[in-house]
Amino acid sequence: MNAITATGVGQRFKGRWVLRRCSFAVPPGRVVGLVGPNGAGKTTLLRVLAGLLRPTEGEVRLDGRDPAAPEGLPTVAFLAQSKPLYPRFTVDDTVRFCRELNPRFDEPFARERLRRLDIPSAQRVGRLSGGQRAQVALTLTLAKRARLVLLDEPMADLDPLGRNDVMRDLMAATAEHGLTVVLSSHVLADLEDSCDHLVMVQQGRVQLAGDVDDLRAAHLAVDGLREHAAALTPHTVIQEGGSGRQATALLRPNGTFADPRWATRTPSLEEIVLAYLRNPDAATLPALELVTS
Ligand SMILES: Nc1ncnc2c1ncn2[C@@H]1O[C@H](COP(=O)(O)OP(=O)(O)OP(=O)(O)O)[C@@H](O)[C@H]1O
Repeated sequence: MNAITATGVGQRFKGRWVLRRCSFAVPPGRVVGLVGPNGAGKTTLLRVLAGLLRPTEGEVRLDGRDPAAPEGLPTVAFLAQSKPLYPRFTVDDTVRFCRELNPRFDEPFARERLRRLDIPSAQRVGRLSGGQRAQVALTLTLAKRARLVLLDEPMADLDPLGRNDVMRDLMAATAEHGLTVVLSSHVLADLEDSCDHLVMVQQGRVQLAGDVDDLRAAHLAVDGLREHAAALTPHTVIQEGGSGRQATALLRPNGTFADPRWATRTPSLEEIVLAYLRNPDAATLPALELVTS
């Protein structure tokens, strides 16, 4: 059973559609990168998945269950972009508070992770640095031991080492506990090595969704001379670039692309995401066929 199934999800605020016809599925045990430009609808989608918003249309199922139904709640842990914590509590108070509220809370894990990150347990949360606060909030979220962890820009306040730690811990948590993680981020390089699944939202639509290896295999980066561009036309060109006579393109080949005048290679995840970001209209191309795969 899929960890997440979204079918035709739409969200309207005051008569304006912010999400529309969003459909995708995520198998369990994945680390999912949720990407898209500012205002695309990523936070709204996370809030729908968390059961905090009931979608205006369509439906979401988590492990086959409705997240907005009372029995759906324990399966989901959501960390909002604002990373809400009580500033006057010490780190230690905060851990104890979570343990009191939630019988599933994994206190040994939380204390060990905070110790490893050198976060002083006697310090008031309000006196921690922004990055330390983000790590405390993330630790508490992971310690809930939910089946699905939804993180809204968890790494925005972290330095490169902190981001690296977080990605390593998220991958370890999926491997050890079989949970599924969805994290939104604008830092594509962080996602490249750690995410095995991608959901890309643009203008409220899911433009691309699927296994990262499948998405990479479905695209081709090509380099050649502009005068040979006719060879590209049978294929779906997501983005063209280059300068002067030199041309580069990111394609979704329709069948085999085999023209010896063009050098070809498998693109990185970052190249694919950037190409789609630069070409929002690619949503209307057959890329949509990938969405429910
Ligand atoms: N409660 C709300 N009422 C009205 N409009 C809203 C509400 N929440 C979000 N929106 C609008 O929905 C759109 C998508 O917002 P959302 O926060 O989901 O985008 P995002 O992709 O997370 O953006 P960012 O990358 O900047 O965080 C925005 O235009 C925003 O103004």
